[in-house]
Amino acid sequence: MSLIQVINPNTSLAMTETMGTAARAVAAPGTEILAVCPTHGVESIEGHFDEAIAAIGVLEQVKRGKEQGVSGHIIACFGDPGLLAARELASGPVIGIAEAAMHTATLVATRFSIVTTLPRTLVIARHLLQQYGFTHHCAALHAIDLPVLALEDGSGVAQEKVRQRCMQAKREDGSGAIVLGCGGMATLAQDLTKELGMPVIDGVSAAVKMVESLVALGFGTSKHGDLDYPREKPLSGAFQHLN
Ligand SMILES: O=C(O)C[C@H]1NC(=O)NC1=O
Repeated sequence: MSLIQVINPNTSLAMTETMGTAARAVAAPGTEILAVCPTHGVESIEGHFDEAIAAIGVLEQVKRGKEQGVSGHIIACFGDPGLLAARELASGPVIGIAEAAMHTATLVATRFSIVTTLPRTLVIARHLLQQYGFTHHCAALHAIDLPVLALEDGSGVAQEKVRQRCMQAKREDGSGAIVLGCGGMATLAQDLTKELGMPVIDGVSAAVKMVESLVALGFGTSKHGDLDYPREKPLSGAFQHLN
């Protein structure tokens, strides 16, 4: 049995549940999913400031997951906040949902589109495309221009806007796949894939299978080089609990 920690970096319990549902839907029989979120921080991540705040919560949850003996960790926010810092802290693999979705898209299509929430977060996706080496694979980026938590308001308006933008991307972008650019969209991918007749990829599900594969191959985060554990030094004040 392997235990995979799905960390929602924002503090929305409803969105954490959404991600847990998506993760459990694809988890192998021997995999248990532990969906968590920080007890303090920001309710949704919609820019650089929110990403910085959320990164601390990610590290706190990675530390707790290690203490609980999880096999691996998923950072379930499309900005992959705190990814490299989390990898220093972790023993097991740490996968961000943006990198998971982007890697998956490049395995099934030569070009992909991204559909996310607010226009102001498109630059974060662009930075990740550059960082991960996928800029030339991404044909277009779209934003539904609704806040992240609109996905949890129960109206279905955000979900329909995601569907419309995916259909537009299929018509206009020349992409072979679509990446859903928000952890809160995780449960939409399967139905959209069926309706559009093309891969619509959710990073939470993709990350679960990647962590399972790495664990099965016996790979944790490399401790040779820059992702070795942080150098020992006392953390003070509000960060003492991270020692
Ligand atoms: O950047 C975004 O729009 C999505 C990102 N924000 C968030 O709270 N969870 C996410 O996946």
